[in-house]
Amino acid sequence: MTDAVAVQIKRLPHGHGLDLPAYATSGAAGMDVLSAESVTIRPGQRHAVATGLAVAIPENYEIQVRPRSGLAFKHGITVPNTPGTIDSDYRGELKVILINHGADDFAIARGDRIAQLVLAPVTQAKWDEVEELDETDRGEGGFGSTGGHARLA
Ligand SMILES: O=c1ccn([C@H]2C[C@H](O)[C@@H](COP(=O)(O)OP(=O)(O)OP(=O)(O)O)O2)c(=O)[nH]1
Ligand SMILES: [Mg+2]
Repeated sequence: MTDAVAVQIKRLPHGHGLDLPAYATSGAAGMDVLSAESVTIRPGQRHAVATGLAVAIPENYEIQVRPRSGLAFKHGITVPNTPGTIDSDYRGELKVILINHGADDFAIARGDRIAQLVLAPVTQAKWDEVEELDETDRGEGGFGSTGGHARLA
């Protein structure tokens, strides 16, 4: 791992007493983030789960909010906007939108690890508007133009 990037984090009143998001193993890409509330998400429902945290991400970085595969596989709990985008200029509460695609109610307790946060570099683009784009082998082909899901010969 290269040197870690410092990210300011602030516990909101309802975030006190909870562990900060943390990497579960030394090589983990994401920090598991905890719920600051107890809530039950019914099948088909969504909820923006409070984390009790606010952050100030350095410019040229974002935090991506990604699902945990165990929750997705075992319970059908995922992040509908994955990867959620936390902008570097956002100072509000970090929330994790979860949706229950499973058949059963899903109960979240305060302190449960509900998602993971990945710090990622961001490069902003600036448009270079032109009349004609360069030609390529692919051209306008897309959306399966190179073949279906079968293996290439
Ligand atoms: O899963 C998420 C996604 C977003 N946010 C916060 C941080 C982010 O910086 C802000 C705006 O997110 P986004 O740009 O995805 O939402 P929008 O619908 O475009 O809202 P806005 O008009 O506020 O940008 O909301 C979260 O807390 N959790
Ligand atoms: Mg936005």
